[in-house]
Amino acid sequence: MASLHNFNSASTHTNLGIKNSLEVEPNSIMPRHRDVHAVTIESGLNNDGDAGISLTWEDLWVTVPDGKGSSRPIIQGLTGYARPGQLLAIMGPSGCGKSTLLDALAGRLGANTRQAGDILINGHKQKLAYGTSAYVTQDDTLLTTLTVREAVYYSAQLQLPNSMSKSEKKERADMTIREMGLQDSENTRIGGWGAKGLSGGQKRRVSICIEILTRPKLLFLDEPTSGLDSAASYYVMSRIARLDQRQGRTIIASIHQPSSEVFELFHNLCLLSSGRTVYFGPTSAANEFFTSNGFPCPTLQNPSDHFLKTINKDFDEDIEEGSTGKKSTEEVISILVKSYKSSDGYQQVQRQVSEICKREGRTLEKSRSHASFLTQCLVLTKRSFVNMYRDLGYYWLRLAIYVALALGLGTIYYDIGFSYSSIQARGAMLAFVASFLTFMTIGGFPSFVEDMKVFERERLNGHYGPSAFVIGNTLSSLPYSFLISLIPGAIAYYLTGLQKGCEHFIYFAAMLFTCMMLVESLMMIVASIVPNFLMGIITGAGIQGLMILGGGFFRLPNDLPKPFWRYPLFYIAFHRYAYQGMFKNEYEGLRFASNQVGGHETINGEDVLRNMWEVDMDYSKWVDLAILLSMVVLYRLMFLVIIKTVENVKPAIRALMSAKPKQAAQIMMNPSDSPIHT
Ligand SMILES: Nc1ncnc2c1ncn2[C@@H]1O[C@H](COP(=O)(O)OP(=O)(O)OP(=O)(O)O)[C@@H](O)[C@H]1O
Repeated sequence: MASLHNFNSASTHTNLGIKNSLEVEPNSIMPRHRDVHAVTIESGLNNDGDAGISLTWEDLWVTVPDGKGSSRPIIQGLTGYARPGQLLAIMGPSGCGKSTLLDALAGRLGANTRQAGDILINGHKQKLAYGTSAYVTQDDTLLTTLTVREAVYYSAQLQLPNSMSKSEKKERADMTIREMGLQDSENTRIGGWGAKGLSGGQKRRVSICIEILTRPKLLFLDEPTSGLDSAASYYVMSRIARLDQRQGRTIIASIHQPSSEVFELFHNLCLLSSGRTVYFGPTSAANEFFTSNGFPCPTLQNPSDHFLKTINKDFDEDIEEGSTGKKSTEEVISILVKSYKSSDGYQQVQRQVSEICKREGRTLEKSRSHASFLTQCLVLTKRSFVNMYRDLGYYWLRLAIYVALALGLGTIYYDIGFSYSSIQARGAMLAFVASFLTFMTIGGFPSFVEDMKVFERERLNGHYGPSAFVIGNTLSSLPYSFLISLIPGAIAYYLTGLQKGCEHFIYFAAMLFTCMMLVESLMMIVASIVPNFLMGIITGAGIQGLMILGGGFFRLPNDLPKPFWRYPLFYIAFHRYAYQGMFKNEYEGLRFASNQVGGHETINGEDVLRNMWEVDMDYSKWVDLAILLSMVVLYRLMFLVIIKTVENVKPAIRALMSAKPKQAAQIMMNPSDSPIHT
């Protein structure tokens, strides 16, 4: 019955444009799918030239270090293909290597992994990361402050070409939102930490929406239906399946628990266990494969459930095999893996792979995104501005704390006057502003890290480049930094009674503003190097701590130890220029009472600067400000360079490391020796 059911589903695929004539040979462990290749070309979806992307992988291995000096294989010699107009399902128990296979195919393996074997796009070796394909990963990295509609709209404007009008882009976004069944929640904020918004399944659908907006030629989906109920899973998958049928897209999706309806949407199935292929071929023939090996799907059971139950050894239970008794799951897997390797189906897959490679076609274009750079900068600025406005932790909380600190400073140094003791007090007050108030800019780092995660996802999927991100982030942050330096700055400045005159206050606020921008730029660099926000905050705080110490206030410039502190730190630390600029702004032109008892002498502000604070008086305070502004530009350029270097160096390192692991051949001879099995 079960096999009949599946042969019927083969005919469903025929209706979709893929004739899949299958016949079971008496002695074959697998049904033979005759001339699938020829027929799919007939279907018109697979002109490897213009129509789409064929992806093949041959003898693909992925290993990771096992911490004992050798490596552990996660993917073991997989061979397979994905063709235009077809939906390939990767299935298997949790931890069997589905995500790793998708990552390998999409060129996104982690830094500690090694890859061996060929992955070809239309017969060409080609790097896939950065804009050549779309990948919906398992975790939904979204801007939590945006509504569904906003998230999809902004994404449409970023990705869709300028040749499309604004209304066409909106229409595409609306249509995609409806396709994913999100129309009722389109005005709900996505939500995240601290603010509940969408459910997990709805977030999943937003992630899919964003990636299918441009109808990419090659789409990877890692568990697109996780968090969805069975009806929603079916609708989501059928909409995705429609993409591949209509437009000859190549779609590869890992999936956990497809209902029988969802399962039938897939054309091919890659069933994995511990990184090995248990079955690769038409979904419609999988049941027959299990039956012919003595593991028939019980009547009324969903075939995909049966497959997964049969090969899941995490909760090892003996499995009933036909009439011959019980076998351990490990034995069952071994039988299936061997049976697949010696089957006609495996030969067919190999033939298909070499056919596709021989035919060759176009390579994948580097970037699918055609919105102009200017449009991207404008959209990113707007999106980032809205995000900063709605995220309390980005600037608003900081503004409140700054106001409190400014009131603190204003009351502690209230009406500072021009006495001898005010010389020291002024210096301390200004140093506090230039070091601690700017240091606190670090408070926005967690929010920036969230932005970075979204940027990384969008960058990998080719929505826009790092330059547009830096420009968008810089422009959107300007008004907030301006506000934060102006309001608390004014409170502290006027309560303390620092030097009168508009120019002096403007310089003070401009210095505070520039230092904040500088710390933000520094933290951008930290974020591009350090993997998580806790480590980032510690690193950023450490760097700033050193700069404050070496800035020439806590230890005067001439007293700084020469190695490291004076050369080079004193010249690199932005605090030096901040202290000196602020001091010049305040002391120049003022006179202070002398400490001589009964004397009427006064001390000149310039003398205080020269002799007390050891300030370099050879250049004006505006030069200090200009140096800091150039540092802001330099730091942001450094961030760009780091991002671009990492993008270029990573694939080179990966290629270097992609030598076939030594133990691969040995494990291939005897899979049970694989550490995965121990
Ligand atoms: N970079 C890595 N370093 C070390 N181990 C890794 C790495 N990537 C994957 N693994 C291991 O490889 C195995 C397969 O992981 P993978 O995420 O591919 O499984 P999966 O089939 O997608 O699982 P799930 O369905 O639960 O998401 C796991 O045991 C995982 O711990």
